[in-house]
Amino acid sequence: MTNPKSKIRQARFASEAHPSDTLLCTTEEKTASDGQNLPPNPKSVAILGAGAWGTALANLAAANGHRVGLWSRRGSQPLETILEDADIILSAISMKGVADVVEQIKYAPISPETIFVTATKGLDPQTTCTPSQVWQTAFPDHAVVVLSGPNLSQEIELKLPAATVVASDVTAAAELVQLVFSSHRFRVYTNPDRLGVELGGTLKNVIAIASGVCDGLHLGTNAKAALVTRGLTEMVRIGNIWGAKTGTFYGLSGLGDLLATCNSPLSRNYQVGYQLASGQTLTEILANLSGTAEGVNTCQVLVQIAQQKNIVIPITEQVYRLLQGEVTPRQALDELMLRDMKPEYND
Ligand SMILES: NC(=O)C1=CN([C@@H]2O[C@H](COP(=O)(O)OP(=O)(O)OC[C@H]3O[C@@H](n4cnc5c(N)ncnc54)[C@H](OP(=O)(O)O)[C@@H]3O)[C@@H](O)[C@H]2O)C=CC1
Ligand SMILES: O=C(CO)COP(=O)(O)O
Repeated sequence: MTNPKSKIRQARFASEAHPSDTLLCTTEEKTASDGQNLPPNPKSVAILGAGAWGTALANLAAANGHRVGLWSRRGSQPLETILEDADIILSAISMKGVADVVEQIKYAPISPETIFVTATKGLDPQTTCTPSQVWQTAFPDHAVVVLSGPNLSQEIELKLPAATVVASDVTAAAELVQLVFSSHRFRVYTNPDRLGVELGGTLKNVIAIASGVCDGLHLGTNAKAALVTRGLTEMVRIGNIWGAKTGTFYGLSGLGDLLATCNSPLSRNYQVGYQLASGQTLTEILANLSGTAEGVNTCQVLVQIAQQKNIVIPITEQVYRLLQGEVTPRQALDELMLRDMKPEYND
């Protein structure tokens, strides 16, 4: 039975065009299959980056009845058109493009009320800044929210249930973003530790590469459990130096995302590790990878930071050496297993 009150107008992305060419495109009267009523105050959401994650997030907001514009540098919609009157500007640009895009919109007329949301999981190789730091530096007077969690986009596109975190020191901004994306199939939590949430999603990518190696070498469940647990210890260690809260790493954006990406062949980072273990070179793997594996660059940045700050991150270091072709997967494993004996916790 169709309840007229439960109808929403949903933006539908036409399959024949580039996804970003469908800004506020064909709308259709549709039963609220997601259980959401048309929001009393629909928001205008500009999503930058029409890759896997940007498209999935655009679909989530559109399914909740919000006005969604999806921008890609390859689409025909000018950036300024997408940004016009946006209540929320969400970036799902891969790390290598964030600085470029920020530069393009730095001087655009954007309302002081507009909230920036970043969903990128990477680190800037030049400055070692997180994406939210890059956005906040360019837009110091705006609220910046991080969206991060165990969110494999392909599962979300299949409408499987998932949860995520939106983090900001501006509580009202995080709550608004929570409202825009929440549905019965996408549960959104708020968190005040923006940096911790962002680093959880970013640092786990390196451990996901290591997990792919572990599975590719068929090392078993005990080894995988040890790797992921010690990986989390490394993430906490790096996060603490940065100023993130320890507890955040035990939440959805840390442990949660580790569990997802370290166990799923859908994860591009995991795929990189798995294929390295089966003897392919990094160049071959990246040439055939669909989408972005941020862990490759993040690993380089982390090794640089670890050297500067004298942080011990053995798993990350071995992943780095493996990516550089300095060790084989088996040698990396031996290096980790034969490290000096020590107590489990010494920091
Ligand atoms: N896919 C997933 O499951 C999830 C991904 N993420 C994170 O989201 C980010 C994007 O991932 P994903 O969507 O999968 O990656 P994709 O490779 O599918 O998409 C990356 C997007 O960034 C755009 N981009 C890259 N460089 C530039 C640039 N210089 N100027 C403008 N646009 C640029 C790409 O544009 P173009 O197509 O024109 O190259 C594309 O739209 C990553 O940081 C990832 O870690 C987070 C959670 C889940
Ligand atoms: O971050 C992700 C899921 O939360 C996506 O992981 P990959 O980038 O490894 O595919």
